[in-house]
Amino acid sequence: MSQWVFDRDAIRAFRFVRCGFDAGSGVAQLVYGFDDGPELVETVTLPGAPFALDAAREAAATQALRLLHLVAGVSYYKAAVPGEIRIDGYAIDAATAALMDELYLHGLGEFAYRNGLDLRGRVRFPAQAAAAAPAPEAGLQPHALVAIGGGKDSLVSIEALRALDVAQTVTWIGGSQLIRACAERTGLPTLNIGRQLAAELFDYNRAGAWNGHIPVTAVNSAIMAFAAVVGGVDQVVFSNERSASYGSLIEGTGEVNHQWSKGWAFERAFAAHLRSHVAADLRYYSLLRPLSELAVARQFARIDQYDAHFSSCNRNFHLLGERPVNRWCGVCPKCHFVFLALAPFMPKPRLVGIFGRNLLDDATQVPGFDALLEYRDHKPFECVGEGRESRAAMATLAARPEWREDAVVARFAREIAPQLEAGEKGVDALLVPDEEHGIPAPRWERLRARFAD
Ligand SMILES: CC(=O)N[C@H]1[C@@H](OP(=O)(O)OP(=O)(O)OC[C@H]2O[C@@H](n3ccc(=O)[nH]c3=O)[C@H](O)[C@@H]2O)O[C@H](CO)[C@@H](O)[C@@H]1O[C@H](C)C(=O)N[C@@H](C)C(=O)N[C@@H](CCC(=O)O)C(=O)O
Ligand SMILES: Nc1ncnc2c1ncn2[C@@H]1O[C@H](COP(=O)(O)OP(=O)(O)OP(=O)(O)O)[C@@H](O)[C@H]1O
Repeated sequence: MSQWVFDRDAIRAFRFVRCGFDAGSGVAQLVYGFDDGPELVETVTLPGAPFALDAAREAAATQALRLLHLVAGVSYYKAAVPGEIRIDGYAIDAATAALMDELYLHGLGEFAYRNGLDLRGRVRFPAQAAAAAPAPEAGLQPHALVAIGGGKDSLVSIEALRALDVAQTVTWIGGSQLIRACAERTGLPTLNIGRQLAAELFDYNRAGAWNGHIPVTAVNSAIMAFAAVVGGVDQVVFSNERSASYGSLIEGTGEVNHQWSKGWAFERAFAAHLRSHVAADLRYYSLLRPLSELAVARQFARIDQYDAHFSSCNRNFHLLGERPVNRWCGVCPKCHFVFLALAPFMPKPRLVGIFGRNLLDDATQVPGFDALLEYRDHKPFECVGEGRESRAAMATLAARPEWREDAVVARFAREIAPQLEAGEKGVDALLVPDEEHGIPAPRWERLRARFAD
């Protein structure tokens, strides 16, 4: 066989080669390839093996694994975005193909925009099976696998579930020590799932592959759904807030959402697909969907046992490379936003103590905050709140004696606040929980009061 060389522009097809799970070792293999090139093997390792699955759970696990195979393929497909997608070992129905078309199109929205690509009409999953019969129940037991990301959001969910006496296992994917520290700090049962990308992806990146953001929350969601079925539990809980459904408005392009797979459209579609195609008794939902980022920040300010452990700065989470000293780089959009969102709800010394400095008293940071405010720039491609949330938080600080003289706040009060309507200057309206969410009704009945206050 002649030596196959990765050539992004010559590749014709992306292949879902096969997937398999060894219940004895807990290792799942997800295998992909381009044309007749080498196999790209991603592995996901579930702790707790060996697993003994009865027939119902085995069938659900096969469906969950195939769904994970399809979702996780996005990391490799993006390297060449060829016009043809082939699925070798199994066939999917039209509903599954439609879900994947949506995920790849919107989840790669930022990737496509930054690379000047148009994926509309290009992403076409082949539907070659008749509509699947509705999935039966898999005998899953009441228990929540709660995703933890090391930041404030998942900690708010974990503490809310604890207050409701919901049995939960704090679950994360990958080897982050920061997430482990937060997970251990909860004192709850933990589950750390291993994930190893195919090493060839990094070779392809060096050889000129297309590269950029992928919908990582969808990948984590599919891994957790698979783990829930194998582990025999009935809920996967994420902490994606309402604000994640809104993207950046780009002149001439429209809306591009960096966090599309954290949004409500993905949650609703993925949850329904798990029930119809994997197991009728599997629930997937975000506990924070009713809340804005500011409302989540208000909840987080009421908990202080994670102050010395958590971080929302994504620079902690690179697979390779340097991490920020003291967990907060202090210059990225997430550091800017989280500082600003917590400031109205936390005593100033506590907040400055968490970050190790006052980001709002540093004039060099004005352009970063302007982007959050959608002032002369668009909202950054990051997991940050809506522009109106940032403007309301900043206006609130501008009215507080302890903040109003800080450089960024004072400049906001001088230049931007006079252009705002009165209704844009308060946070109260943004703290009201929304009723659009997928939280099971009895749980929401008990949560509503906690989140409204
Ligand atoms: C940590 C981080 O923000 N990484 C983003 C960064 O990647 P970089 O090259 O600087 O470092 P690595 O993360 O180590 O990635 C190395 C390469 O591997 C590719 N890759 C990684 C994970 C994966 O699941 N699939 C992959 O193909 C990656 O593309 C690199 O080539 O920039 C990349 C390009 O923009 C981003 O794709 C990296 O984002 C990670 C996938 C990641 O985990 N990011 C989360 C911190 C994140 O962005 N979360 C979102 C959630 C929104 C969503 O689900 O879409 C958020 O907080 O907004
Ligand atoms: N490595 C991971 N394993 C499992 N779930 C994760 C991982 N990283 C992030 N998540 C989950 O993905 C969702 C979005 O992540 P996000 O970073 O917004 O949340 P967070 O880390 O809890 O809070 P923050 O917004 O402050 O960073 C959350 O539910 C989070 O728990």
